Amino acid sequence: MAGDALNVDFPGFDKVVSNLPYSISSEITFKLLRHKFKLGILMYQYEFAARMVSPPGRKDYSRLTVDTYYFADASIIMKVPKGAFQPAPEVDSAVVKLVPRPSPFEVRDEAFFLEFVVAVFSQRRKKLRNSILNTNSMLKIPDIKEVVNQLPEDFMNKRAENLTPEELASVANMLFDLKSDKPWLK
Ligand SMILES: C[S@@+](CC[C@H](N)C(=O)[O-])C[C@H]1O[C@@H](n2cnc3c(N)ncnc32)[C@H](O)[C@@H]1O
Repeated sequence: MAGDALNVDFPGFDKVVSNLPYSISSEITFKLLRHKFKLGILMYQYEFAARMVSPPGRKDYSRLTVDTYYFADASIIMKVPKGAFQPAPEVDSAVVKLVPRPSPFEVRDEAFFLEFVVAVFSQRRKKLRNSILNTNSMLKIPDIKEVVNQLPEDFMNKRAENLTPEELASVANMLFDLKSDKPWLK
C-alpha cells in the first residue's frame, strides 16, 4: 500500500503490524477499527495506548476507549521506554494488541451508537442528561426534553465517563428506538 494512510482505502489484510505515526494515532485507529482484520500489533505513544484500554471512571476513559472496546479486545502487551530508541524521543511508547471481535453488547444501530459516544464524550464532565440535551444537533432526537425525562434517572445523573460501554449502549438503544418511532416506554 502506498500513499496517505488516512486517504487511501485499506486493502484486504488479516494482520497489521505498525509503528504508527503518533500524530495521527486517533484518525488511523478509528479507521482501522472499522476495517475487517484479525490481529493488530501496533505501537503508540504510551498515553494514547492507556486511553485505549482504560476502565470506566478514569481520566483516560474516553470515546477512544468505548470505540475500541466496541470493535476489539485491546491490551497493552509491552511498554517501550523512550530510552529504547536512539536518539531517545520525548515520550514513552506501548505496543498494543488488537483482536477484532463482535461487540460484547447489543446495539440497535451501530452508526447511531458510535455518534452517541462522540456526542456524550464531547461533554464528558456534564451529566448525561445535559450532554444529550446539548448535543442533540448531532443526535437529532425529536422532543428531546421530554425524552430525557423518561430515560433512567440514575444514568441521566451520571457523567458519560462513569458509565460502562454497556450502559452507554443501553441509553443509545433507548434513544434510537424513540427516534425511530418505536417507543419502548409505552
Ligand atoms: C513512527 S514512523 C515508523 C517508521 C518505520 N515504519 C519504522 O518502524 O521505523 C511512522 C511512519 O509513518 C509515516 N507516516 C506519517 N503519516 C502518514 C500517513 N498519513 N500515511 C502513511 N504514512 C505516514 C511517517 O513518514 C513515518 O515513516
